[in-house]
Amino acid sequence: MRSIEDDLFPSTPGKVKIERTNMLNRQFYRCFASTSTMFVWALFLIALTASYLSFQSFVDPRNRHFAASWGGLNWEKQVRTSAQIRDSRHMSVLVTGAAGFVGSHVSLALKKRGDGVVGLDNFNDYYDPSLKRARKSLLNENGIFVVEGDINDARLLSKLFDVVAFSHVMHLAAQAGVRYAMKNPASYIHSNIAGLVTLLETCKAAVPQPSLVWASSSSVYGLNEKVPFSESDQTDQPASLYAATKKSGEEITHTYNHIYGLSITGLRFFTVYGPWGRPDMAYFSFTRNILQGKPITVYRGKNRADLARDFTYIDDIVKGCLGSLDTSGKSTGNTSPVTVPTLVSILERHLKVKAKKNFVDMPGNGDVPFTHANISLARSELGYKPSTDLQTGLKKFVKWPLRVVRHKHRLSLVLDISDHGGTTVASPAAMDLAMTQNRSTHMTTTSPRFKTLKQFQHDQIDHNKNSEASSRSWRGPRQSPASGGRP
Ligand SMILES: O=C(O)[C@H]1O[C@H](OP(=O)(O)OP(=O)(O)OC[C@H]2O[C@@H](n3ccc(=O)[nH]c3=O)[C@H](O)[C@@H]2O)[C@H](O)[C@@H](O)[C@@H]1O
Repeated sequence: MRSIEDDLFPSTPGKVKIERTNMLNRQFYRCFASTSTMFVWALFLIALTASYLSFQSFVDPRNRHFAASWGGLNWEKQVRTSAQIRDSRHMSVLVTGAAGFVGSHVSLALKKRGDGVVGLDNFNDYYDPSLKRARKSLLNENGIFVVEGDINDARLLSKLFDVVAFSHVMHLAAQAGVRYAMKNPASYIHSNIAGLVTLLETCKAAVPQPSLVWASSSSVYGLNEKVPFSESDQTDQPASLYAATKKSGEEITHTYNHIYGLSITGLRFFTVYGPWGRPDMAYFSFTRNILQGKPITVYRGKNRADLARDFTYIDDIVKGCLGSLDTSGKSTGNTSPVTVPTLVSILERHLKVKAKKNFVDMPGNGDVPFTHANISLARSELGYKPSTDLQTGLKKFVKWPLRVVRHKHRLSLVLDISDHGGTTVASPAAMDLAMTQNRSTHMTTTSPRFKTLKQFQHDQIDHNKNSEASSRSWRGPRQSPASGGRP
């Protein structure tokens, strides 16, 4: 494998992006003539709509900033091949920002040691994309497929997780650079906040949930004066929007760990430099200008004090990233209590049916207000590591009839347990499939042998009211004697 350190890094001048018009700051003047007033109001409405759409473009994860081409059998094959691991001891990693400076180095290092790697990058033009294309070629030569797409594209992310059950995500895609935030603040919200949340939502829903390692920044220490900076220091005084978005990312990832049990490790990188680096960074642009005999601008602080950075060489950062992936805990899922209304809303989402909720005071019948297990002893003594979160578990529960049928009857996708005295129950998804598969047969939603869970629940309520044995009651699948027979 060719080492990227062996390659010369190309000289690629940075680009300056055109500043976005801030529609919200537009002013309009009051007009007294009636037609003119209407005209001005119409203009105002158009401006308001445009402002809204412009705002949505960085908060709405479904909005794409560019047309990406992905999908298809050949594309899926490339993704799968790239994700192949050398043997079962290795991990399959989705690397976001793979065509970036740190992303390309980390991808190559992972691949070299036998891990499966799939890259994702939007190839934006914050700096010359030809450098990113050159890095991509290098990755391709080393068997790494880089998908061209944005972390805000929820459909693409979910497709990637459908094709490959990634065990890890190395999240390095971001809008980098401290000073550029003055020129293009929206790009920081788009990538570092909206994109991060879209990625976390995908990881949360994935089965199994991957462990995530991501790049925060030394800039979160902001105006901190205590040196050296350490993890326990305060980070509530960011000095730039970039720093503020990275700090927000730290808070956002905390909540995804807390609520959904996602294993997340944030790394605060300190001014990373090296071959294949970013042309917008000082060491790079200084080198270029010095070679071209051009002057360089060296900033100074208060009282002409020299500025200083704890510069970190790329190889050390790569070691840190790989070490973090290797030692990252497994996503544990349900380590936090979930409120009962949340349980209901998850069920509603999976069943695609709205529950009729009656909220009443808790009866004094022995119920307790909450439970929350401390599983640390079970973890250390038994190696117990629950890995299914409630979202995933309920999804599996709701799809249960469909799975059983797949196992028993390959051609029919609906569970038929009528020969055990029960009534067939099908989840809405199973019903859709049953209708598709059996369009020309007698099977329809009105057939008495096929019910959705919703219909089944209604029947159960009626059945319980009558409190008598009913031939329509559902007994569930056959149980082994050891498990106690009927549920
Ligand atoms: O540590 C980090 O987290 C951050 O490190 C760098 O940010 P920065 O340290 O500002 O790196 P440079 O842009 O290369 O600047 C290095 C130093 O050179 C100075 N500089 C920069 C540009 C210039 O023309 N002149 C100049 O003196 C800067 O003020 C700074 O003190 C990266 O650009 C960020 O993306 C990263 O997140």
